[in-house]
This record gives sequence, structure tokens and C-alpha cells, in this order.
Amino acid sequence: MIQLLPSTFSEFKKLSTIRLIEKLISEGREAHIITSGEQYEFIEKQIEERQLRSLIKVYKSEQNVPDKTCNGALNENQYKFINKWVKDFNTEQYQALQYAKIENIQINASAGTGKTTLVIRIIYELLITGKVKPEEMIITTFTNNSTEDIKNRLYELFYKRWQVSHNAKCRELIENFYKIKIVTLDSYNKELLGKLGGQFGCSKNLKVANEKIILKNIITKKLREYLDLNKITFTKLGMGEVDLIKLINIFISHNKFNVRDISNFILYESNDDERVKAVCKLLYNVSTNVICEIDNIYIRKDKIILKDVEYKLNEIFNYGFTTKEKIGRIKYIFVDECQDTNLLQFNILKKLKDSTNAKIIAVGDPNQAIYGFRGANPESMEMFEKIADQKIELKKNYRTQKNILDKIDEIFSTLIGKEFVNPVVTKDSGGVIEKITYDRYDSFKDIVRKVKENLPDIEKARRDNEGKENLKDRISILVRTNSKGREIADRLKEEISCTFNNGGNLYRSKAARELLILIRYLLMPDNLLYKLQVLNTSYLNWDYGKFNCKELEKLDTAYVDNLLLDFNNYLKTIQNRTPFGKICEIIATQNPSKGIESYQQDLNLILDRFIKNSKVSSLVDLDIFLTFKMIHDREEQDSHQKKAEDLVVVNTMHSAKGLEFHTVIMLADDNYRIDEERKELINIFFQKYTGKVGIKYKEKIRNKFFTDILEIEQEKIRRDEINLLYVGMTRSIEKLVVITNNNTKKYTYGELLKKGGF
Ligand SMILES: Nc1ncnc2c1ncn2[C@@H]1O[C@H](COP(=O)(O)OP(=O)(O)OP(=O)(O)O)[C@@H](O)[C@H]1O
Repeated sequence: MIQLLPSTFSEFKKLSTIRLIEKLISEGREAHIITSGEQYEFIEKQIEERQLRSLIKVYKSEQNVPDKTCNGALNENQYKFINKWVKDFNTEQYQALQYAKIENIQINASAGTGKTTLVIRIIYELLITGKVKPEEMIITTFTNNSTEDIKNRLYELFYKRWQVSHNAKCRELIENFYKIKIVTLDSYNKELLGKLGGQFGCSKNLKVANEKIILKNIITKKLREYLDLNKITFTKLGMGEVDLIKLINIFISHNKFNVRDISNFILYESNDDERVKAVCKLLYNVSTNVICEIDNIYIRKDKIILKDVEYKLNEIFNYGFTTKEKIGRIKYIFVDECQDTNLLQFNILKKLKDSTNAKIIAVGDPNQAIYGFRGANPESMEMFEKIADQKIELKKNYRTQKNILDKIDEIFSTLIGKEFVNPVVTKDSGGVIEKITYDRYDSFKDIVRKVKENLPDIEKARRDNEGKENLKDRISILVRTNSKGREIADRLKEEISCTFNNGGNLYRSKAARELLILIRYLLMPDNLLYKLQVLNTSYLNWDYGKFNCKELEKLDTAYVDNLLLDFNNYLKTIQNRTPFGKICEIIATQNPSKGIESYQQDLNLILDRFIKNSKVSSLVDLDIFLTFKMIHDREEQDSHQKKAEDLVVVNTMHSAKGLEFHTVIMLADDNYRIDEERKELINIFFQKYTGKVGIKYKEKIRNKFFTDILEIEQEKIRRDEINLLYVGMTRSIEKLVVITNNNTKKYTYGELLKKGGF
């Protein structure tokens, strides 16, 4: 709240000033007062006497303040005036804003304390004052969602400012908004490698490869070669081909793992079980072969694996193969959510800073670190702190009501076994935190009941907000996994309009794409393109390489037909089935999901939607349905408007990071470690410092290192999950409802919350 107080004084004004201060205290509000002359001295004295430094900030104006108070809407002149004197920020935010203009800073703060708001404001200030040009800054985040969020909020700031002031600079920035690089760290690194990687054979058109698709095929090929060459049987190894492929796949694609490090790993000890030793040797050899093959293919095709991007960039920087000219002019690097950075990423950012003399503004919250499992470094906050000239902590929470935050403190103090204190709250007008326990099989009824119960509040909040679509005025149903989110959104949509907000999209999933290809092939079996495409899908167990569908003319049709012979013969046996029956039959026999749970769930959901849509009966209908959905859903995803309209949104915990909602309904019985539940568990842990790799497969076969590392790794995963639960719970502004089962299962948030005494 901003108050302009006139410079001159009457007794009446004096009284009203005291009243104003009292009112602000009673509301627990924070205020900025601008005044001059004797009024300034008077207010300062009042504030001192009442010990209100933290609530009220007074600015002394050298100019005379206009003789009228203003609260809320400002006219243009008032706006200009205030903009000159005041940043509607608390002291720490204001300090950070000032430091950011001259130094490297690190901002460390808990949820809801205004980190993102501050970063956006710093960016805004640097641009609007002309200190930095749009193309001279890089703003990195970890997810596409955060990128979108920052873009929207920054744009809004410029737009609002332009509406009030019609400032020419503002207009110029709006027009050049696209030049501001707000990107995920991964995509920035890829672009950078394209620029710098000439000596390493990387071109500007470098594409990040979808390693999953290609890996499986190459692994199968190399595994069979190895087994043949060494005359090894599956019995000797104690596991079958599918599991072996899975094991090698996990080993190679593990995020902490880089292909070049393979020889540094220790896989077994001399007293390990013979089968374990045989599997480890196989793992080492096949992986090396696979990696060489992938490198060859990728170099030819100008592709690279995501993890390799960081590795190569580090090498380039380490060997000094880069110059300021090649990188381009960078004055500022912003790192949002810096707690989630891994060591390689940090090194790249630091080297980038050193080579360009750019300033780094890093913002994070150690309690919201959720990417430990994929290599984020727990010390990342400290690393950024070391390169910062100033460290700033934000101490006030502006989001959540006091009673909700107090409860969160209590739960997390118990869970992590040390005092956990959220920052000072600014809101204390009675928030609601409740837990609903159900003992039926399904929590859906409770979700619907709670949504309906809370909708009137949201509608009111929107009305109070003058009908403006505010993304905060919504109910968010928070779930742990994508598939659970989809399921809930799907069921809920039948009663209440809602949006599922996640990273992916059902109709862009592999399951959807492959199903469409299958349908088109069934419709037009003579079309060469569809023949090739279907050969590339998981419906055919084609064991090596994918066809390049763009090079149709180079292909020998007879050869392709020959490859499809078995599949076509099989299709003949089911030709009399109904279209839908045919598809179900093919899915049952060809098993395209190959045991990948998410693929199966996506497929089930699509089939379920087919069934519910009574208009879909022929294969052509199915084709149209899927094609339409692919286009339509894409529009829906891209449409900010659509997202804003719905009062109810379903979010995964990950996708809700950085957002806030009037009401949060959290589903706490979703399992967060599906792997543990599987009977035939395959698990690999890498211990970075010792180079040891813990391996477990089948029920009891494991190397000696596995048990040693297991506990440490589980604790890491648990910590990630606790942090993710914290992220979820701190999204709420007014209300937090937790729905959990009576018999809380292991590895659910219900279990964690119970341990936390909730
Ligand atoms: N000085 C301030 N005065 C009043 N409200 C503020 C202030 N700073 C931030 N806010 C508001 O507080 C809320 C939380 O801010 P923001 O989203 O920036 O927090 P955050 O620290 O990034 O949170 P998280 O880490 O949970 O994503 C927003 O609604 C924002 O508008």
C-alpha cells in the first residue's frame, strides 16, 4: 500500500495520520509513505515510538508532496512520482534491487516470500532504465512452466506500466520482448554449444536426440551380439532379455552418468555372486559398445544426448576454447530455482560469467530442492553464495495465511528432525487447513465435494477482483504423478470444467502418436510412408534402427514389405473384428508399452475416451478423433485464455512449483515410488565420490555395494519428496485441504504427513 502525505500540517491531518498508522497496524499491512517537510519527522517519530519499522516504510521526498492522500488507483503524475521515490517492496527486496544493479547477488528465501516477484522486478528495472538491453540478459529456469510464468509476469509489468504512463521506453521493450532470453537451462546450454562447439564437431543445427527411442534398439542389438560372441546364456546371468535391456538402459541413461565416465565406475567386488559378476561385466561391455554406436550415429546425424551437452560445454570452457566474441555480449545471468542446479550446470554458468564479465543473480530455496534424484547438487545454494558479492535473505511471507504456515512449520520440523521456521507472515485473517481421511477405495467423491464446497469462495474472489481473470483465484487439485492427474481431471471434467496442467500432453504422448500411426496403417496399408512409420513404432518388434521417413524414394519397397510380412499375416487373422476390437486385439498381442507403465496408462486413457465418445465407430472416425484431439489439445495447452478461465485446475506437484492458488486440495495417497512396489525390481545407484555402483535386480540378486548405498540414496529420495511435499503445501493462499486414506500406504505423502504429526 502506498500513501502520499502532504508536506504541510494541520491538527486534523496529524490526527488522520495517526489513525492511518493505527489502521495499518490492525490490518497487519505493510505500507510505504511518501512525504516531506515536517510531516516526515512526525511520522518517523510515530513509527519509532510504536516500533513499526518492519511494517511501515517512510520515504523523504525532496519535492513537495501533492496535498492529497492517495490510496490504490493513481493518476499518471502520481504514478510517475511514486515510481521515482518508491519501489513497493520490503527492505530486503529493495536492497536486493539496489545491489543487483552493481553486484553479483544470491537471494535465499522460502516459499511465498517474493523471490520471483523480485527477480522480475530486477529484470524490469535493468531494462526500463536502459542499463541492459533485452539481448544482453539470460534468464534461466528449470521447467517450461516457470519460463512461461516469468514471461507472463514480466510482460504484464511492462504492459501495466505502459498503460499508465505511455512511456516510450516501455513500448520499445514490449515490441522487443521476444529478444529477452527467458529459457530453460537445458535449452540455453544447447544453443550455447551450437555456438561454441565448432572444434568439437557440433554444428549450429545441433539437435538434442530422443535417446530413449534409439537406445532401446541399439541395446537390443549389442546385447545379442555380446551374448552370442561370449556364448553366455540367460540362465548363467540369472535374468531374461527384457530385464537385461532395462538394466542396461537405466545404467546408460542415468542422469548422473556420463558416457565417458564409464571406466571410472566400480561395479563389483571379488566376493560377489558369480551371476552378479557376469551381469556387471556384460553391463560394462555392452554399455561401452552401445555408447560408441550412439556417438557414431549422432555425429552423422548432428545430434547429441542432453547430458552430453553439459559435458561438452564444460570441456570447451575448461580448455579455454571460447572467447567473449563467440558467446556474444551478456551483462546479466539470472538463475531461478538455483537450488536445483547440478555441478556441471553450475560450472558452465560460472565460466560463462567469468568469460563475459556478466553479473549473476541467483535465486533459490534449499527447502524446495526437488531434483536430487537427477543429480542436482545439495550444496548448489552454497556454490552460488561463494560467487556472490551479496547474499540476501527474504524474511516475509506474502502468500499464505498464518495458521497454514504455522502448521507447515510444525509438520516439517518433525519430519526433518530440526526446527523448521517459515518467514514472518503478513497474512493473518484466518486461513483454513484441514485433513480429510477416507476409508473407501476411492477419494474422488471427497475431491468433488471439496471442489463444490469451495467454488463459491473462488467465484467471490474473482468478483472482488472485478471479474479479472486472476490465475491465483483458483482451486488447484495437487497430485504427485501425471497419470493420477490425468485420471482425476478426466473424471472431474464430466461434472466441473477444469484444466489439467502438467508438463506433457496426452495426445502428444508416444502412446497417442503410435496409435494414430497404427490406425492410419490399417486404413491405408499400401501407403509407403505409413508402412515405414508403423515399422518405427513399438507395435512391431523391429530390433534395430529406425527408418528415415523423409527418404522414402531411396527405399526398396519389396524390402519394406518383407519386414512387414509377419505383421500383415497376423492382421489377416483378425480382419473380421470391429475396428475398435481390432485395435484392442493388436494392443493385447503386440504389447506396445513393453512394460512401461506411463505408456500403458496413456493408452488406456485414450481408449477410454474412444469408448465414451459414441460418435467414434469406424477406423476413419478413430483417425479423425485422434488427429482432431492432437490439434485441439495443443491449442488448449497454448491458450493462456483457456487456462485462466477454468476455476479448477489439476496440477502435479512439479508443475505447481512457483505458482499460487486461493485453495489447494492435495491428494496425499498417490504413490511416489512406484518402482518399490514392483516385484521384479531393478535398481541402480551411483555413488559419485567413490565411483561405486550399487546394482540390484530380481528379488535378491545384488552386488555388495547396493546395500551400502541404498540407505543413503533412499534418504536422498525421501528428502526430495519431503521438499516436494513442502512445495505443494506452500502453494495455498487461503485454504489447504489434504485428502488421505485411512490406511496410509508406504511411500505416500499421507505417510509422511502422519509422521509429521498431521
Ligand atoms: N513486497 C511485497 N508486498 C506484497 N506482496 C508481495 C511482495 N513481494 C511479493 N509479494 C506477493 O507474494 C506472493 C508470493 O510471491 P512470489 O511468487 O514472488 O514468491 P516466491 O518466493 O517466488 O514463492 P515460491 O518460492 O513459493 O515460488 C505473490 O502473490 C506476490 O505478488
